[in-house]
Amino acid sequence: MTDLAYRQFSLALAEPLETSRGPIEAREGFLIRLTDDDGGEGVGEATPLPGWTESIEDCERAIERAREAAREEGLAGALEAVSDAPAARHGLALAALDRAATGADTPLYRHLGGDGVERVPVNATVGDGSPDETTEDVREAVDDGFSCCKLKAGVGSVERDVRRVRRVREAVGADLELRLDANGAWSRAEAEQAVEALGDDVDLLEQPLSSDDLAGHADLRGRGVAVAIDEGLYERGIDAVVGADAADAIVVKPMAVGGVDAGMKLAVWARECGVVPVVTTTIDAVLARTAAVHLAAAIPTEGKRPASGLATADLLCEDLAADPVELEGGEATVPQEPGLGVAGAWGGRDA
Ligand SMILES: O=C(O)CCC(=O)c1ccccc1C(=O)O
Ligand SMILES: [Mg+2]
Repeated sequence: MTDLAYRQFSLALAEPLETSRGPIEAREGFLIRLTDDDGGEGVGEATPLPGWTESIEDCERAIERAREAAREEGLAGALEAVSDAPAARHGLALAALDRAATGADTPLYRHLGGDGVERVPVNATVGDGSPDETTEDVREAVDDGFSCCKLKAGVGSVERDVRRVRRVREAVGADLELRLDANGAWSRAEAEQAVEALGDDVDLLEQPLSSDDLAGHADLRGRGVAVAIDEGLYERGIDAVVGADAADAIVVKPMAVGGVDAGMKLAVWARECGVVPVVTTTIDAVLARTAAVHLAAAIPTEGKRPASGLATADLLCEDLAADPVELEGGEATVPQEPGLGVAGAWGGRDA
């Protein structure tokens, strides 16, 4: 028999993260624990973010269904019961993977197929603030050792985003890798204006246009700025994105694709199609963040890994357990203990 237990949590952000789809102010989700008859145990996290995943209510209903199914049919039935709820599936699959990797005495990234990776490069995440605020945040990130920053964009006019980027370049120079994430806010004309003005200053543009307009994304490619698809991956699917030639890179959010196992499959498929997978969190608690670090470490690469959006711990002002991942010199350390490598989340805090 497989026993599934879960518990709700809510974590505030230190300050709201401003995006063109509105501010992200808090993250609510569920801790999930799977226990076997023989005492094997694994923990996972389901932290839905409407717009990328199901709602918190649908997530809880899916976890309830999984709990029933686990009792009757074991893990396979439980996974089936959450197949239409990506955050719930993420939490359940992570608990199962943590349990399996711990049982096999191997770290999660090795269990996923990785081999001997100790660090992965990461980007700093900077909200869409004024040019002054943006420059301040980037300067702080550079002082902390980051060599890649992703600026949220598209809250104001394109002119304002151009001013933000110019100010950042003046402050920190040409070496920093800079990405802009408009979360689909721009029209084709605005995106073209941005690419023309910023072609030399921005390395990667994430989801400039709505997911409906994959052809528009294809059109923006090859003008000196790489184009990444984020929301489009969940709203349209990998085959549509690849088929439209819409992306140099795809953003793989394990919480939005239904788990690190699903993320691994997508990443491998993207690479076979010549598209670079970039792993990011959805501003998650420590279990899902650490799982995303394991995924980034497990994805096969030739040459340099792209920076991943995993440096989001500091955006939260509280967490579920101590963070096993250290950020240093723009890299995240990959836990090498068996399983996920997060201790004390279930028995910690508000147990
Ligand atoms: O990629 C990063 O740097 C952090 C993750 C991030 O930006 C994000 C976090 C929550 C929801 C959406 C997004 C996004 O990439 O659009
Ligand atoms: Mg994005």
